[in-house]
This record gives sequence, structure tokens and C-alpha cells, in this order.
Amino acid sequence: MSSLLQGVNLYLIGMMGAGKTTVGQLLAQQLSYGFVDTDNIIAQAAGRSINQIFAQEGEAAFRQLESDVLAQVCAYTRLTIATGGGIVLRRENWSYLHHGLIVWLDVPVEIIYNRLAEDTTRPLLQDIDPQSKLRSLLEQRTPLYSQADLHITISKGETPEEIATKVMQAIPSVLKKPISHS
Ligand SMILES: Nc1ncnc2c1ncn2[C@@H]1O[C@H](COP(=O)(O)OP(=O)(O)O)[C@@H](O)[C@H]1O
Ligand SMILES: O=C(O)C1=C[C@@H](OP(=O)(O)O)[C@@H](O)[C@H](O)C1
Ligand SMILES: [Mg+2]
Repeated sequence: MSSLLQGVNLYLIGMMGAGKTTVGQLLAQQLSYGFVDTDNIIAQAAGRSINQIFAQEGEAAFRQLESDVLAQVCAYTRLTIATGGGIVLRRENWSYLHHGLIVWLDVPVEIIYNRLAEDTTRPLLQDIDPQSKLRSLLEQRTPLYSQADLHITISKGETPEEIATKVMQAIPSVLKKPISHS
């Protein structure tokens, strides 16, 4: 599989809580790829958490940092990249994402809500009604996530390992076949 991908990066997109960071690490192991998470790079470079960046500088500043990080990581090969859920919002980001294979982890809002109910690390969910917020974000972003090369639909109870296997099995369906001269 690793040779089939020929070093092409794998970009995971989807809503916060979809499992991009968790599944991305498993995929990297299985592909013998490096793993990077754009949120981690941003937080490390800034020396602050994503919450702090949102609170102190606002979402627009965070989005600029996110685009800057994406521009840098796409210069490398053999990476699995877990992106932040809002990476799809900026048109310029798509020119970077399309350097690689884009995989949308599509998880129903109810599941995401349960996963993140106790989580305080997603600033956009520190809302009076987080479930409605998730619904409206998903509605706004679905046309964007739909531009992924691979759409992986996830249902309740599927483990990160099972989801990684599903992605691995789906990859050949979107790779260009070598031209046969026989
Ligand atoms: N398939 C899964 N089943 C159950 N919990 C999961 C699954 N994938 C991720 N999680 C949990 O959901 C939370 C969000 O996962 P994470 O990988 O950080 O998502 P993302 O990077 O897309 O925001 C974490 O607590 C993680 O352990
Ligand atoms: O959906 C979003 O706009 C965001 C998702 C987060 O990443 P995860 O998708 O890894 O949670 C993080 O980038 C930030 O809180 C904004
Ligand atoms: Mg993440």
C-alpha cells in the first residue's frame, strides 16, 4: 500500500471530533508515514493552546496560522496530516490539500456531540447549545468536505482501528492506475 501511494500525502478532513487526529496516527503507522497534526504545530509554534489563540487573537488570526502551517507541511511527502475541522473554509487551502489524497471522515453530529461533551479544547464548541452549533457548522461545511477524494462514512461503535482499515481499503479506488502497455 505504501508503494501504491508513492509518497503522496494523506490529508484527513472532517468535523472536530471526527477522529482525524486519532485515526491519522494509525494510518501513518500502517503506511510507514510520518504523522503531523496542524493544530499541534500551530500550538507548538505559538507556545499557546488553540483555546488561547482563539481567545487572544481571534478566529481569523488562527485561520491565517492554519494556512501558513498547511503551506509548509505540503512541501513534504510521506505524511499523514490531521487537519483542523475548519481547514476547508479557505479557498487557498484547497490548492494545498489537493497536493495529496483528501479523506473526509464523516461522523454523525450525535456521535461527535457525545465524544466532545466533556471536552473544553474546542473553542467553537464553548457555546450555550453545542449540539446546534455542531449542526450549523456541519451544514455550512458539508459542501466543502464533499470535495474530498474519499468519503468515509462512520457509524456508532466503529473503532479507530476499524476506521483506519476502511480508509486503507478505500485508497486504491481513487489512485490512478498505472498505464498498461501490454
Ligand atoms: N472511532 C472512535 N470511537 C470512539 N472515540 C473516538 C473515535 N475516534 C476518536 N475518538 C475520540 O473522540 C475524541 C476526538 O477525537 P480526535 O481524534 O481528537 O478528533 P479530531 O482530530 O477529528 O477533532 C477523542 O477523545 C478521541 O479519543
Ligand atoms: O472545526 C474547527 O473550526 C476547529 C477544529 C479544531 O480541530 P479538530 O477538528 O481537530 O478538533 C481546531 O482546529 C479549532 O478548534 C477549530
Ligand atoms: Mg484533531
